[in-house]
Amino acid sequence: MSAQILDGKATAAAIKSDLTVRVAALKERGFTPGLGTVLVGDDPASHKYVAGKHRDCAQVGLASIQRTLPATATQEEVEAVVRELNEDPACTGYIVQLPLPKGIDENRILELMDPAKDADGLHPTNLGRLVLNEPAPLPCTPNGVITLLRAHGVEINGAEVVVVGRGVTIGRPMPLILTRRSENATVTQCHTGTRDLSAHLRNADIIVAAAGVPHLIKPEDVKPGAAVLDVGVSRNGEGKIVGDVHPGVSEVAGWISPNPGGVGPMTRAQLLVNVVEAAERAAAAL
Ligand SMILES: Nc1nc(=O)c2c([nH]1)NC[C@@H]1CN(c3ccc(C(=O)N[C@@H](CCC(=O)O)C(=O)O)cc3)C=[N+]21
Repeated sequence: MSAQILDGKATAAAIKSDLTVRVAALKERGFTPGLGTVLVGDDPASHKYVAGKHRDCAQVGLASIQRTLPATATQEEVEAVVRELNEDPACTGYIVQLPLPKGIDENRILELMDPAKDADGLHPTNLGRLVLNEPAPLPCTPNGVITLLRAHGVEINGAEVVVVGRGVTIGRPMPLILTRRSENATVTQCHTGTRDLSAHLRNADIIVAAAGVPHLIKPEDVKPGAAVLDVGVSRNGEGKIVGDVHPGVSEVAGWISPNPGGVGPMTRAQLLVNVVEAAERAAAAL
């Protein structure tokens, strides 16, 4: 028996078609939301991701604002672009594509963003609001994981979830979302310092693999029927994506997110959701 697919592509398409209607309604009221991106340097993967985000914008009717800086840009130059987008009324929300080149202080850049325009949900104020159970834009990848599970009817309430990884974009915020009363999961967070990862994995109803270690999650470590989300993006010699989940896992798991085609498209869809929601809040305040 092969695992059922957590189809991120299809789920993201459904979210985008809902957003298209909401964006049209905003435009009718004279309000065109816009997503900004700040891209520094020439990492090919980052360029590809950012291009994808602008394609998504065009699809749902959002305006897009692109700011590209060379790898040699200084801290001051990046900060100037952030200040400009904070002030720009056409920019409803924006992201600073991570990672930034060495020598740029990433946290200082994030802190400088207007939290009301934080489309990634990674501003310290918004992460703080998440801790405090206050409404805030949610980090896109963890929120995409939740939406993907819900769209396929995977039970989160009461589930034992193992999150592997402790990065800022997924590993750290994911347990905060999973343990809200609305999700009500029990979470174990594992990382490179975990003594016996297999022991934790074998107990999990849901595994969120976000370590960035190719094929870290092996079939023998997965409980039969578990839902396994592959968030890892490593590249092999040919530039092809290699996930954190070993292909053999699909023979054991009940649900698996393909990679590509799983969590990646959901991340992009949630980014659009954050922008449209920010625009709806701004329009309601008019
Ligand atoms: N400020 C910031 N926000 C981010 O959200 C952010 C970031 N920085 N830095 C890099 C990571 C990575 N990330 C991806 C998003 C979508 C896909 C995606 O759609 N992937 C496609 C395949 C794309 C391909 O083939 O390369 C898929 O999984 O089907 C992948 C990766 C967002 N990130």
